[in-house]
Amino acid sequence: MTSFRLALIQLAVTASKSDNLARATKFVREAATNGAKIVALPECFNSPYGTKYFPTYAEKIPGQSTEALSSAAKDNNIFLIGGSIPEEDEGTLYNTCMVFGPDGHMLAKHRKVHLFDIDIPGKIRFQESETLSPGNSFSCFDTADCKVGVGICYDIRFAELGQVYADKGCKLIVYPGAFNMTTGPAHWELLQRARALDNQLYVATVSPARDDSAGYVAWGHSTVVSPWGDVLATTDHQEAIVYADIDMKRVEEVREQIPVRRQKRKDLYEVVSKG
Ligand SMILES: NC(=O)CC(=O)C(=O)O
Repeated sequence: MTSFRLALIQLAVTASKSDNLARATKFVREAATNGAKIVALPECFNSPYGTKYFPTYAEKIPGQSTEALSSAAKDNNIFLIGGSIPEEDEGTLYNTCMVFGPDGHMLAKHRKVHLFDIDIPGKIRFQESETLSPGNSFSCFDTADCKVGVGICYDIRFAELGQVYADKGCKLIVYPGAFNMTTGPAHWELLQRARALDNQLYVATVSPARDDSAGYVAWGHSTVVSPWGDVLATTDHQEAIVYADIDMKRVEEVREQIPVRRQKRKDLYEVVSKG
């Protein structure tokens, strides 16, 4: 089989972790019932997004969220990309995405590699490094259809990470993310289309739904982009499930038609993976 259905759950995240887990579980079931084989949740799906919240909501892996995600993957016989949660490990906090296979086993644990430290005067200042530490590894997993790479939000700004995943054989990269009302309209779709075109693969981003009363207001617009750079499926900012049928043949077609991956001048430049 070369095609499968991908579902992105643009969850309305609240301050109640148990409510977030219950609602995520319900939407995962709905997506699987509608034929999705890979389902993804947003960044910080079980906690509000903000440095002051991370220590309070952080949990160990395995823990409450691990168990809920593992059961949701197994009960619905799907691959589940579990957005991200604030993780605590030996006193250090990370922004971490867990991926589970259809048997409920954890296949990957991606700790956000690039921390979101920005300062746009008069608009937004956010310093994840006030409470979080970065991860130090790449995270891919295999399905029957393709290898999938995982990044979290700010990771999408780093073209090299996308290229490393493409070089490792990934044909889909999924970025749970939560861009905001300044960078979202300016860069969210542009970056996604850029990473898809750079590497001639599918790219998906999964945001929380927008909550205008939150300290950090997410842009929403969870989206799937094709290897040609087309937006295949998207939504606005409300809670929603975005579905896209992913055809692996399209990756090969585009790579054959415009063979930039074979035409790189490795005698002049190269991206080297150290992980
Ligand atoms: N929240 C993020 O990690 C990234 C983001 O909002 C941006 O890059 O813009």
